[in-house]
Amino acid sequence: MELINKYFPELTDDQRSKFSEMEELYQYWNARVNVISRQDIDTLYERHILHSLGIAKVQPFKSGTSVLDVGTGGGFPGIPLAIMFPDAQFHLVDSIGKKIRVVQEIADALKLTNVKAEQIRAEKLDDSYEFVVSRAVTRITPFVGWVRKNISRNSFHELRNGILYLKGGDLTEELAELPHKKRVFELSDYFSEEFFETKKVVYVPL
Ligand SMILES: C[S@@+](CC[C@H](N)C(=O)[O-])C[C@H]1O[C@@H](n2cnc3c(N)ncnc32)[C@H](O)[C@@H]1O
Repeated sequence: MELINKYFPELTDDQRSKFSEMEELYQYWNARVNVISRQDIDTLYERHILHSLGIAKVQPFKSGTSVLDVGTGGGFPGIPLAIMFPDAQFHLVDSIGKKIRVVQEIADALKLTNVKAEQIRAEKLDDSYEFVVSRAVTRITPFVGWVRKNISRNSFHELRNGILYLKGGDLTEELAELPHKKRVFELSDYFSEEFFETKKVVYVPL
């Protein structure tokens, strides 16, 4: 939790208490349904919550923004972003029902009224969103193919509407095969912990 305070010192008491409640909730739910790797539960704040909030550093979401999180698993990056931006609306989807049930339990326990969790495959979604966020679902090129149809054009942010995908490691090959415009944000520009040395947000505008 100190890490969240370090990089986001201006949180409200309500946001702070929601972030601190996450640890117990994930310990409880992850013991029943494996939504994050068991060894990672000890590094929840760094590897899951702060990592998800890398997107908040790249593009803070304004009030009224609609955001789709595809392949949310146990709620990453969607849940931390929904706490960070209570006036934006988040649709968290995953193809696996039991993961979505955990996400819904966690969102309810945290009283996140801006979160809707749904079991559905990304390819079947037909709503529109300003931004699509994601982490660890598939290679970026097929991902863009799944969700381009779901990005609206009414841009009112600094970045044009598009995809914000959390990725790690060497992306040279993956980015070379991607036939769209893209920009890569290094999370080490925002967070100094070693974990973030290779972590990036790949932004693909509509
Ligand atoms: C490795 S997990 C990552 C979960 C989460 N984003 C995270 O970073 O902790 C990938 C998730 O994507 C989901 N997924 C894969 N393909 C999908 C699709 N086409 N539509 C919706 N969800 C999908 C899987 O069910 C799985 O929960």
